[in-house]
Amino acid sequence: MNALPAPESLTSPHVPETVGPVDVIIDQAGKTFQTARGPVRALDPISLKIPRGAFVALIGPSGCGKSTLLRMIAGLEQPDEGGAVLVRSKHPEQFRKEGELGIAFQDPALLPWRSVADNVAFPLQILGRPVKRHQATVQSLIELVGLKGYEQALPGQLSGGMRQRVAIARSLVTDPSVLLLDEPFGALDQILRRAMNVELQRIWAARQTTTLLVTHGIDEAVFLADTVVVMHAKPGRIAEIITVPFARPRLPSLFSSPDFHALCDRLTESLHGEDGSQ
Ligand SMILES: Nc1ncnc2c1ncn2[C@@H]1O[C@H](COP(=O)(O)OP(=O)(O)OP(=O)(O)O)[C@@H](O)[C@H]1O
Repeated sequence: MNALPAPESLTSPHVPETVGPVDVIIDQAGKTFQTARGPVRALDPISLKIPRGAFVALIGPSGCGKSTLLRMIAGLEQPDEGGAVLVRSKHPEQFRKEGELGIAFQDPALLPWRSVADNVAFPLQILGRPVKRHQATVQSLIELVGLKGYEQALPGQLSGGMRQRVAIARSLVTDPSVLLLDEPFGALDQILRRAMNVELQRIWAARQTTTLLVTHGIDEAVFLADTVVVMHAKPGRIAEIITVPFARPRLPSLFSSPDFHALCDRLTESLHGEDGSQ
């Protein structure tokens, strides 16, 4: 693995200056997939810095490259030549393999034959860490996501929302410093989704984990994030970065406030683009 410069020392004309520690640096990272039907340009080269402890939401139309970007930060895809991604000074793949990265995607992908507790503990096993020594952590995460009493249940005995919560507990079990969430609540109904938004804010506030959330929910993005990155498609690119001004902790009543709706309207406009073509 190549030696890489520390994020703070990586100076690129493309990456905006920020104050304080930085967890993720994306420097001119683009992605073109080579397919049997020819190249597919998923992402134009994009640059972004994510400060430590930030909550950033990525929104954009289907196919604008949100998941591709998240997968590059996870080290599951490599940027094209000329682009770079660094997570806490490290190559993303190295960072993930050290258990520093928590990942929860839309499909909870639980192992059906393992109990809730064993699914939550699974990343520890992958990393070769002694599960017994982390039993208290597993239990406290199960409680954190509201599944106390379901420790020995199998995934098939849980609702969709409960399975999502198991996936979130699992993403936190290694005590990651960076959390990547790709539409983790996409399959949930509105009521459960909002309850999970409040829950996620609580978890984030308690742990101060730098979090990137991909979502199609404008209200979800505004409720949870400090910064919303709006993306456009064809090719995938950053259209605008919007700061969310609401104080924390944000209460569920925020969802019905006029200021909240005004910001959601503003984001909807940004998503659709000036010419309404998105
Ligand atoms: N492994 C791959 N091989 C070829 N093309 C891919 C691959 N992964 C993604 N793409 C293409 O890259 C583009 C961006 O896909 P991506 O999944 O990142 O979008 P997205 O914004 O997350 O979409 P959605 O909101 O629908 O999940 C799409 O055109 C997709 O077809």
